[in-house]
Amino acid sequence: MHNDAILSVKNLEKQFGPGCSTCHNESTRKLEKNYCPQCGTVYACRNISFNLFPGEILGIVGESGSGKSTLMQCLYFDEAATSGELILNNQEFQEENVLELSSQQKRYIRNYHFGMVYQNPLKGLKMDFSAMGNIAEKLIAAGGRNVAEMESIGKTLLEKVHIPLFRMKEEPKRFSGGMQQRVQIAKALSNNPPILFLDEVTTGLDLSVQASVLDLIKTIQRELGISMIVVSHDLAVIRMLADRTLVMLNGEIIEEGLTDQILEDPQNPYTQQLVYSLL
Ligand SMILES: Nc1ncnc2c1ncn2[C@@H]1O[C@H](COP(=O)(O)OP(=O)(O)OP(=O)(O)O)[C@@H](O)[C@H]1O
Repeated sequence: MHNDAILSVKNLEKQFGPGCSTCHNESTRKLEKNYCPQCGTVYACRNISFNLFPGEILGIVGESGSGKSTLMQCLYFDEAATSGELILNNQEFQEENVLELSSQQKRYIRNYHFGMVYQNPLKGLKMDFSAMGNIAEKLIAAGGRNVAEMESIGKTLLEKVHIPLFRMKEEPKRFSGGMQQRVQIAKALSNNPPILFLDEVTTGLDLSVQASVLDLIKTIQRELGISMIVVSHDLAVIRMLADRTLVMLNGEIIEEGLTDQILEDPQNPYTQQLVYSLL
């Protein structure tokens, strides 16, 4: 692990399907696309390695199917990685590969160290709980027991994400898409995580709502100094948020660097295409 990194990923692989003699004998690196033409096994993440540093926003950009969401789901333990390492710079876990921990220990990491905002609010929110109830759920999972204290934290967070407090007892299914994403962000922040994952959080929202959610994310990052990994197919979103960017194609990282550098001087032909499409 890089000494200064808060999270390190080494050689992470995720395949869907058992593989066959063709793709087992051939290195999956040599596959032109991310699947084996013989048996159809999908190699969604191939040899992924990177570091996340304290207080930075790391962007992951790539076209649909390039493996971004699968990568994030492996990091948040929604999917089991096929192989590879995830190391957290945390005294509790030392240099342990947390991908190999028990499901109970992984739940503990999710509850205390990670926050996640999904593209689909249905995945991140309980639509039958109130906005406040959703935050309480996460706080209780992270050991919260004092109701007055949880309510006070909930109010502060809902105010931070601009949900009017007179609506805090309402169920998010009655909220607009932008409001639902803001409640998800409040919920994801409630356990004070050092690391926040955001997966396509503005996709499907109106442009003006997108802008306000992106602005909110940026403000929260500045105020709380937490590290974030932001996945998007949209380079404009990455340009607005990310300090550093990884570009994925067919399950592999094909380019990485400071976002400004990638935007000004893209090296890979695919990245060049992405950047030029912004002009
Ligand atoms: N449960 C699954 N079973 C089989 N293949 C899957 C599964 N989940 C994802 N894949 C495949 O893995 C590859 C990467 O998908 P992934 O959703 O990670 O891409 P993405 O870059 O996030 O794209 P999108 O933004 O459209 O979701 C795709 O080829 C996809 O079909």
